[in-house]
Parts: sequence; C-alpha cells; structure tokens
Amino acid sequence: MQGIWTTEHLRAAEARLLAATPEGALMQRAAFGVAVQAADLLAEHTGHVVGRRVALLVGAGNNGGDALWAGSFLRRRGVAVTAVLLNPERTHAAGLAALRRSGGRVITPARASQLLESVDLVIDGIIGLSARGALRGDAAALVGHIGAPVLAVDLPSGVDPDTGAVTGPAITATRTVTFGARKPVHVLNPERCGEVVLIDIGLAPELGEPDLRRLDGVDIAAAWPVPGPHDNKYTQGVTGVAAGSATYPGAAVLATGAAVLATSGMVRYAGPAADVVRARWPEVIATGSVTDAGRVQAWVVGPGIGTGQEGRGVLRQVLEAGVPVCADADATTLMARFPEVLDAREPGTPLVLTPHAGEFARLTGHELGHDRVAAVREAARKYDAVVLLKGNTTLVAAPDGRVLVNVAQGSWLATAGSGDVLSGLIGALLAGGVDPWLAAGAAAGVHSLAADLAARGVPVSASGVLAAIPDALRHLRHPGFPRP
Ligand SMILES: NC(=O)C1=CN([C@@H]2O[C@H](COP(=O)(O)OP(=O)(O)OC[C@H]3O[C@@H](n4cnc5c(N)ncnc54)[C@H](O)[C@@H]3O)[C@@H](O)[C@H]2O)[C@@H](O)CC1
Ligand SMILES: Nc1ncnc2c1ncn2[C@@H]1O[C@H](COP(=O)(O)OP(=O)(O)O)[C@@H](O)[C@H]1O
Ligand SMILES: [K+]
Repeated sequence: MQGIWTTEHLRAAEARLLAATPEGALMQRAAFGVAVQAADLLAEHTGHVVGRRVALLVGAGNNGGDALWAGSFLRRRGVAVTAVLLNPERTHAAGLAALRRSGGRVITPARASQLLESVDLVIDGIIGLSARGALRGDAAALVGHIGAPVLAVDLPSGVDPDTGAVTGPAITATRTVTFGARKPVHVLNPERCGEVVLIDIGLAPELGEPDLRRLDGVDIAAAWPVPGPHDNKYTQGVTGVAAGSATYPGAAVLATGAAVLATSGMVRYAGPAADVVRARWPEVIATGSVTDAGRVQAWVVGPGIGTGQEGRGVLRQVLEAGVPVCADADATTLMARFPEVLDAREPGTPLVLTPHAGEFARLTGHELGHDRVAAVREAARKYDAVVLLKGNTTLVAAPDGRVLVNVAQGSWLATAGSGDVLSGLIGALLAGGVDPWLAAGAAAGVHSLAADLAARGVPVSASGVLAAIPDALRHLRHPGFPRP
C-alpha cells in the first residue's frame, strides 16, 4: 500500500526532520536527486549530458533553491545551466551562490523566452509545497514559451498540491521528482506530473497515517478471495445481480459476467433479462425477480434497471435483504431522486455507491468542484456508505474518511458498459466477505488493469474488458506467469 500525504501533514513531518538535520542537508539531498533525473532525461531525449543546455525556472522559495542546487550539480557534469530568476529579491541565497560558483548563468525573465524555446531541458523550480492557485506574473507568461521536456521539482508549478486542480497557467511535466513522500497532486493529476520519481530524504519515520492510499498489485492479490480445500460453491459467498431490462439486457450480461469471472462460487441473476443472461452465462442461476432469486451474500443493483417505478421496487427489495449492496448507475439516480428508498436499508449493512461525475452531482445536489477528495469524503459520510467516484483517477471513500486512489494507466475504460463490469466485480468481492472499502478499491484496480491488458494500445469494448478479467487476476496473483 502506497501512502500519500497532504501538504499540511508533510509540513509538520518536514519540520520535525529539519530540526534533526544539519542546515541545508535536506535540500542538497533533494537537489542531487533532481540533478540525477535531469541528466537521465537529457540522455534519454538527446543522447548526451555533456554540452547540453538546461534552463532553471526559479521561484521565490525552497523549490527554487532545489532547482539552483541541482543546476550547480549539473554544471559538474558539463551541462550549460542558465537560471531565470522570477523573483530576484527572494531567490534562495545559498542555492544562487552555489550556481554562480559552479559557473552557471543568471538572467531576468524579460530575456528568457528565447532561452526556453532553445534549451534541451527545463527544470521547474517555480513553486512547490507552498503553491496557491495558478501561476501568475512572469512565470505565467513564460510557460507558453517552453519547447523542451520539463522536469518538475516536487510538483508541476501552478497545479494545486492537494487537489491537483488547474485553474490557470500551469506547468505540464515530462517527469516530476518529489521528496520524502508522494503528494495528492501526483495521483490526482498524473497527466500534469508525467512520471513521478520519489527520492528518499529520510522523511518516512516522521510521516504518520497517510491521507490517501493507493493499493499495489500485492495488496489487491492479497485481498482477492481464493477458495480453500474446504470451500464449496456456497461457502465463498453467492453474488446476486439485479440489473438490465428486457429492452437493455446488455448491462445484465456484463455485470453478471464480471461477477462470474471475479471469484469462484456462484452467481444468481434476478430480472427481466434472465433468458439472455442464461444464454450467455450458463453457470448463472437466473430468475425473473429478486423475490424468486434465493439467498445471496451480496447484491449488485442498478445497471440498466431504469429510473421508473419498477427500478425503484427492485432497489427497495435489494436494500431490504440485509446483505451488502453495490448500487450502481440507475440505482444511484433513484437514491438521489427518492432518498426515502434508503429507509429500507438495515442500519449498518454495507453499501457501496459507484457514481460517475454526473450521478455524483445528482447524489450530492451540486456539481463536483475542484476538490474531488473532499467531495467524495463528504458523500461517504452523508450516505454512510463507501463511495467510489469514477474517472481516470478513481477515488474510494469510506464513511470514516479513509480514501483509496486508483490511477488508470490508460483511458480505454471510457467506453459504454465498462461501469457495469466494475459493479459486477465489486459485488463478487462483497459476497466473498471482503471489506467494502477494500473491495471497491481492489475491483477498481483489476478493472483498469483488465482494460490495459485487453486494449494493448487500441480501443477495447466493455466485453473485451470483461474477457480480460482472468488475465488481470493472473497477472496480479502470479506476476511471472507467461502472458497469453
Ligand atoms: N522543507 C523541506 O524539508 C524541504 C523542502 N524542499 C523544497 O521546498 C519546497 C517548499 O518551499 P517553500 O515553502 O519555500 O515554498 P515554495 O518554493 O513552494 O513557494 C515559494 C513562494 O512562492 C509563492 N507562491 C505561492 N503560490 C504562487 C503562485 N501561484 N504563483 C507565484 N508564486 C507563488 C509564495 O509566496 C511562496 O512562499 C518544496 O516543494 C521542495 O521543493 C526540499 O528542498 C526538500 C526539503
Ligand atoms: N478517461 C478515463 N480514463 C480511465 N478510466 C475511465 C475514464 N473515463 C471513465 N473511466 C472508467 O470507466 C468506467 C465507466 O463507468 P460508467 O461511467 O458507469 O459507464 P457505463 O455506464 O457506460 O458502464 C468507470 O470505471 C470509470 O472510472
Ligand atoms: K515545481
């Protein structure tokens, strides 16, 4: 599990570390890491380090100090370094002195546009942890002149460190080198950060509980239910799926199929698409209604059930069943329109809601703002449910405030029906007794991995994502297993 800390918590941790470290030592450690990454990018993009030209964009604080020290280290490797001082009176003095001693040049912003268009690499030391809002003044004006790859120091300047929001001019980095701990921006706006490289500066012992968490492959594999020698089809939990309609049976086929492929055990389907589901998935016990479905250990409800009277009835029945529920698609819209339907839920019964941004706005009554983390936490509290907010970065909040983040490698999941596959995965994990927060996070991880494996660089349908679930699970459980 990877931890991610907000600036508030990082500041406190850094203050404790600084107090116990000789002055300047941390910055030099950080800056050395920046220089190593800069040399690596130069070699990657131009084939050489010696004789290459690097521009430093230097702001008013320690972020600029890091860039200046990194510039002085690059000088030792024969790189031509020019620093653009954006705020000359507040430039980091020791860093500037080091750059000057090493033979680096210094220019004003007025003369920088041509430089930025011609160098081999730009190091962004404009702002770091203290950033507030988009870039202003000279920094804002210069961004448009950058023609080379950018190495961001700590984070791409102009992007909010805690929310990843971009509200005006901001840097887009090829790579970001960060120190001590990952910050929210690195997972909330991966597009702006590029590849993120973490440099150890000895901060780990000072960091408390992380604010956000990211599951790695090992966590997902460990959470995923696996049958033991004494298990049978019932002991692993039976998944119920109440989805689809006679007109739209596809959602039922996709959600049911995902539950079939996710875990061993058994899947029941209840709804008007029973014939179609049976024809596609002969191993599913399909009936026409929730009442006839028999016992299950968790329900998936929503995909394709419609937002009318009938769908409302199905949702109510499922919530009354007293087992964990994953409510997706139309079920979330119904909850937003008819909140009283939630009275049917037995208090304490786990509920997972999986809205996309539009459904989220319906559930909460307002548009999703810049702070997606705060919004999803608030919704989880309001509904006393695990809320999974979909997107390229998927967030999963528990009612107690814990948040998991899943960053999709690609965007191929932006295709019709892929959400139905996700709900089936979550339902199967809930039926298997997995903690709902972990279930939603692990399912999101497998879902996006399945999309990558299925797509391999070209578009993939939701059926293709579904078919790649076994590959994704094999990949996680047996990382060395030969790929098909
Ligand atoms: N504290 C530590 O332990 C370490 C900090 N390090 C570096 O220090 C950085 C933090 O440094 P600082 O706290 O000095 O502050 P920053 O360098 O992040 O910001 C400098 C100043 O920029 C101004 N500013 C804020 N938003 C702006 C905007 N939108 N446009 C223009 N100017 C803006 C503010 O006046 C702020 O004080 C980290 O990101 C990291 O790069 C590293 O040297 C490693 C060690
Ligand atoms: N740009 C994107 N990059 C990565 N994943 C995405 C992107 N857009 C959507 N997704 C994912 O695709 C799925 C879409 O679900 P949803 O919007 O419910 O679609 P549908 O209703 O068609 O099934 C979600 O898991 C979401 O996180
Ligand atoms: K920066």
